[in-house]
Amino acid sequence: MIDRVISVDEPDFKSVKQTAENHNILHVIPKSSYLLPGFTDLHVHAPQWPQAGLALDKPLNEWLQTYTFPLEAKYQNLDFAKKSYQSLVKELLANGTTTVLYFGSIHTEANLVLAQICADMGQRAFIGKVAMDNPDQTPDFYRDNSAQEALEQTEVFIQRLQKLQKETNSELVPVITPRFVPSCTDETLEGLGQLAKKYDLPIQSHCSESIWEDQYAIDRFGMRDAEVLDKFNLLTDKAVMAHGTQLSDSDLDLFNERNTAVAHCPISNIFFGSSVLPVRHVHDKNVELGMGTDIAGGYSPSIYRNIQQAVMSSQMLQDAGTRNARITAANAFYLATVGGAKALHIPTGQIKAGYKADLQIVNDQYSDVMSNNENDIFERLIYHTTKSQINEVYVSGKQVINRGENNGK
Ligand SMILES: Nc1nc2[nH]cnc2c(=O)[nH]1
Repeated sequence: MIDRVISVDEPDFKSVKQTAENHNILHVIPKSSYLLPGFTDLHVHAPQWPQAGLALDKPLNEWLQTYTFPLEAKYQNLDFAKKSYQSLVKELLANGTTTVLYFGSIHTEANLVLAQICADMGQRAFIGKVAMDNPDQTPDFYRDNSAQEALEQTEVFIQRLQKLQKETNSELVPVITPRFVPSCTDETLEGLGQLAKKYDLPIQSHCSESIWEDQYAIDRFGMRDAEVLDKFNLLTDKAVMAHGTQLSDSDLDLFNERNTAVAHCPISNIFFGSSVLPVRHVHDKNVELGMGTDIAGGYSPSIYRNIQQAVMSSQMLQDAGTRNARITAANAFYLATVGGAKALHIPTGQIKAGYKADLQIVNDQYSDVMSNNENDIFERLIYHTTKSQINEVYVSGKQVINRGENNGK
């Protein structure tokens, strides 16, 4: 945890610094490097990493049925799972992402492989076994065989992950994960709502991501997507719903009443969202928002890229006639740090006493040729940082990435 933030003009600054030096624990970051909070990625489909950037010109349902479900089905093979998940977790950490809310696949064992890798590499991970059992909307080769199986396997996963968490003393949390309303039978949605309550767990799903998904809920239930999730007790103060580009004002009121958060996935929304999420409006409706890459509906593992896209998309929304839609880089940075942390109820995302020491040390490449006032440096870091400039990453004070350059110790 961060114990204290001390500035040079405080009376004991010198003595605190000297004590750290004497104990050989003083870490001086190089000139033109900055300490930023680690990011929270609020929406990642871990098994989709091998198709990041592929087939994004297809509509959502075709992309799911033709590309995504066949890929996710491969995670029955644990060697395949291990190789893919090792690559993904390493990549996310290298991009400054210290906490992730993951969708796994339907396979309990492969999801535990992901959990073990997060524990080994030191990433804080919220992981869900995906539940999807509706034969109308899922293929024979990739679905839970029945509601009973979906619920039993979810419960087995919860218990085994909690055991692994204790054994490894790591930061792993199981998450109730109905894929989305179309993929699940009523029985599964009902049972998952009950499991969330029984174990007091977070919930994740997709809500109102596309016009297609919205219409599906109306056709099947005569209700809006958000109302269906609420009917099954899946909108709670521990729930995070991805996308929400089609949420109406009454849906947002419901989210506000339930204290449910939205994971904004700006790159993915360009391909599948049918529109731009009006971030400022959602926030004005008192609904918490975090940032998600939505790998692989979003092609980039970088939260920086998603912050940039969130700002650009908001500008286009404003240009297309929505008043007061534009957000700043600082607003989008808030989503990736404070917003995500609030959605998951964890003290991270701020460099402040009492918060977790989730940190990234980032090098400003252009300090010698560009302006160096505080705001300009901040914006430059947001727009120009790639993983090559992220020299060190820490999760709960433990170093998880060290690129070995410019360490300045
Ligand atoms: N973007 C996205 N939307 C979904 N809706 C249901 N499943 C998915 C998925 O894997 N990705």
